[in-house]
Amino acid sequence: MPRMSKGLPIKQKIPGVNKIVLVSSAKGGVGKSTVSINVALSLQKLGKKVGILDVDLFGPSIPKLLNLSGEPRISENGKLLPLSNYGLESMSMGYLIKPENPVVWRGLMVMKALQQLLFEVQWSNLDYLVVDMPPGTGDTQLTISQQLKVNGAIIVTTPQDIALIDAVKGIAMFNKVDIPLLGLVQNMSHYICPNCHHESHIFGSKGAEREAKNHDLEILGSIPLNEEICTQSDAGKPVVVSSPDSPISDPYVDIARKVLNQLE
Ligand SMILES: Nc1ncnc2c1ncn2[C@@H]1O[C@H](COP(=O)(O)OP(=O)(O)OP(=O)(O)O)[C@@H](O)[C@H]1O
Repeated sequence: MPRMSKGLPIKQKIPGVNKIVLVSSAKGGVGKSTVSINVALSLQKLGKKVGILDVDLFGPSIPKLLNLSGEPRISENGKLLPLSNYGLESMSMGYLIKPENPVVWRGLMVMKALQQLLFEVQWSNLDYLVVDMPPGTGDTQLTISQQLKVNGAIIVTTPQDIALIDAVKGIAMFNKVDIPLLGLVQNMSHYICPNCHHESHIFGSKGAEREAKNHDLEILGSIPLNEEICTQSDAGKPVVVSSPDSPISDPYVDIARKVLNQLE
């Protein structure tokens, strides 16, 4: 546990990591993990050394998205060694527990596991660590926001009003703990018919733009609802790897470029 100053933990860096970017959503299932992995792979495509840390202790998604499993090896100095695929280093609670064993833990055990994931992983001098946050604004999010020196946070939302109301809660939390907001990503924002190429805004079109404007935030990108994004993710090969030159990867690379513009 880091030292306390005036009752608050001192914000720390993660050993072996230069910059930390959080990917967050206040509501579950909006596509946060899919955005995290594809943006991490895009940062890598743009020449950075990147890792991804999955701190969704109760529903880790990164092992499946990277088609990785098995326990991490332990280094000589007792640290967890990341598992890698597609050139990306990764660490997740999913490697430490068997998928068939649900996590039923007391609060203290959760906090201990979180400390291990945050500070006991031997990353190899990364330019960027993308942190896939759990949905919501609970204990894990608060601990991370208070203990880590975070360079910026991305909020993923869908255009439905209900997700937007939740997104506002996430914005408020990051403002409270002085984490710079890089912007909003609007996921499943529209659907392009594969036959006639007609673009429909199934869930409405103006919500995220309105919220972004109200909170003086940039919209980093709008990602369509697309079958390939879903099937490739399920197959453990995110689109930035499986279809690097297809227009379906472009929004993720654009988001990564905007992140670099803000943080470099
Ligand atoms: N743009 C998209 N088009 C189609 N399917 C998508 C898109 N983005 C995400 N999905 C699919 O939606 C489902 C949920 O995505 P994901 O797991 O990334 O969400 P999440 O917000 O991280 O969820 P959780 O809150 O459970 O962690 C997955 O099956 C994923 O493949």
